[in-house]
Amino acid sequence: MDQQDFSQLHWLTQLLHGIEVGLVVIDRDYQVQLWNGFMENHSGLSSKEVQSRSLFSLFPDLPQQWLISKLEAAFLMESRSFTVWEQRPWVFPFANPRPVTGGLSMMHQNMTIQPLTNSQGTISHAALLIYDVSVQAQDRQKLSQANDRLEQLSQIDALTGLANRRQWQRLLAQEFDRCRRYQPASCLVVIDIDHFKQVNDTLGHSMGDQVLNRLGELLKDSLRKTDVVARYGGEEFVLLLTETRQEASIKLAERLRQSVEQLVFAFMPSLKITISLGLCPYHHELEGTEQWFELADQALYKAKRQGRNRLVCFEPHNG
Ligand SMILES: Nc1nc2c(ncn2[C@@H]2O[C@H](COP(=O)(O)OP(=O)(O)OP(=O)(O)O)[C@@H](O)[C@H]2O)c(=O)[nH]1
Repeated sequence: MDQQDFSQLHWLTQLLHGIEVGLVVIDRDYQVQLWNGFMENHSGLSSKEVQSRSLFSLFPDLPQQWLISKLEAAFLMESRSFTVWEQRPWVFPFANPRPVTGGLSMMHQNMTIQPLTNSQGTISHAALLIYDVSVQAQDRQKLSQANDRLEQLSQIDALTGLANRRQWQRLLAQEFDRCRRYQPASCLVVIDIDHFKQVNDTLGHSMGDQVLNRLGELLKDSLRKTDVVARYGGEEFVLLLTETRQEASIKLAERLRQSVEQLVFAFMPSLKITISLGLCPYHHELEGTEQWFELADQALYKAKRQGRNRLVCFEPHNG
């Protein structure tokens, strides 16, 4: 080796020790032969300490079976392989060097396995290249959290925090399919505040909003977790009472009507409101969710015509 070659080798060694990528060379027994500065810094183990020791005895937390199968495949196929953090967040259990700004406590890693040949041309070692991708992982996590939040918001009515009409339609379709298949008893109830226009006209729109909000709370608190309550729009609310037969649903709806009648609004104790309700149980003649809703809505309008503050139940067989 001449002086020029020697200098180049010296520089290369320095570069490999200084790069911001982990570099580990192991032999066929998984014993460490090279351990660069990145690995020293993040593991706390010096190159001397790990020299000729098995990776798996140094790091009992390594995913041994998985890593061995990757290494053996690379040895056998004589080709590079690549794994990304989405498959397995990290290989080496290193702390994230930027936990405060990054948010992730562990360093997320991509890894390349590169088989290495000896001077006779046979594969005798493998290099593991470890890339710190915590920043990308964190960005992805934030984006996915923001998407989840948006998805949640797109299903919620901003004023009452109840499911909105879009979400209602999705849940109603689900329940309809379930009823069709398993024939359980479920009832759909449409609720409308009586003379709500007067509330708005006399007290103002923002008081009207508070009334809607309070009614939403009352409905939510009065039902089971498995039931669905949604704001259908304006001053109209809808309920889906799952696994509840007609008689029990009528009792529940009637109780709701009475609770609303007795509802006291902290911001205006003299204010009284009432609701009208239309109820339609699931039955097999129903063609789809639109008809189910339509029949409950027709019952609601009957309740309005009959003088409001009452419940009318649609009877499937005698209209
Ligand atoms: N404050 C408030 N009012 C709303 C909202 N959405 C709809 N409304 C009002 O609800 C009222 C509904 O009035 P109408 O459809 O005439 O019905 P009503 O006065 O309740 O009379 P009946 O239903 O026949 O008993 C209208 O004044 C709408 O402006 C809302 O988000 N906030």
